[in-house]
Amino acid sequence: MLRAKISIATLGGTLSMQRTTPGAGITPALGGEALLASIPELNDLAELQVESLGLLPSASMDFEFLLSVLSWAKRQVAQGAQGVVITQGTDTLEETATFFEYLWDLDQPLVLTGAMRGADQPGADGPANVLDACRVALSEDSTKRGVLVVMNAEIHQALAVRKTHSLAMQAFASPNLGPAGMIMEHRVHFARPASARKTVPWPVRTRQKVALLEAVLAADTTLVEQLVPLGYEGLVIAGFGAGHVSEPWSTALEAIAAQMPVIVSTRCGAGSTAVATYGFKGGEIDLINKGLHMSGGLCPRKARILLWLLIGSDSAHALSTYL
Ligand SMILES: NC(=O)C[C@H](N)C(=O)O
Repeated sequence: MLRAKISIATLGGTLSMQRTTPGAGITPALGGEALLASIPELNDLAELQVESLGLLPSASMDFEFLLSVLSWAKRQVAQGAQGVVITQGTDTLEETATFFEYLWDLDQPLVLTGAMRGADQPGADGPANVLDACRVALSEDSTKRGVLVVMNAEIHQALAVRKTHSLAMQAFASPNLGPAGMIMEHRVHFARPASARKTVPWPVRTRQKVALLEAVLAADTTLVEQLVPLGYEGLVIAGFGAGHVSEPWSTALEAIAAQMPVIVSTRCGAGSTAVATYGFKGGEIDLINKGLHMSGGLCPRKARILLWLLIGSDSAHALSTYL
């Protein structure tokens, strides 16, 4: 009988980290082959193709690197993989999941996972997460769901998932939607059907700069005013509450919005921006009237990824169709 094929790429992160010098901190050390050797159960699941594409703490990955990883993943599917699994650090997992989600135009699942404990720590969660991610990548029910994040036996949708704890094992949540499913007794269970997705064209340039600034109490407007001279082409504001800023920021942002797309999101960890509730200067109605875009449920970091991709593919004019 033909065995299902899955391809796994390792990029680094805590999942690949261990202490190489006594007394020092853990650093990325384990490549794909070493990781697989620690999970013999994987060989019972499928025929595996494994590649080490990086050994990076996830904070140091850049968009060009992610594009090369995604090209690799697409080649795997073209060569017959039923699904693709990527392991990486968890610190930026919510951002890479978003980046991949907007560019993944295939029906096969692309599943991301990581670990909260280093590979040489007691109770390391990396092997179990990789095994679960492979189960999700192999499940028929995972098709047409785009990019999924599997951590701690939960499955999350790329645009909903966030890292909500710095060190706990239960570090990932989807505050607005809840998990899309779970892995229980080795089986994949989805809690809801696949929903419609909207991809972005592949970027034709990668040097564009998109800023993300958080609204904070009594902040001056100096940084906001410097964005145009510094060559930024887009701006995301992590706004107060339902997507609000102060009066001085409202005035400064009106001038910026005449020159580049500006998205206002919420700095709260959950919820979405409002569109028709608050009437004060700096509230969402004022900002919308000044040409700013409200992000809806997209968190500030994900909104920045979207804007970067749209600007890079000369599609920023279509921004409102994605929010
Ligand atoms: N848990 C982790 O993977 C965190 C790690 N600092 C990273 O590379 O993102």
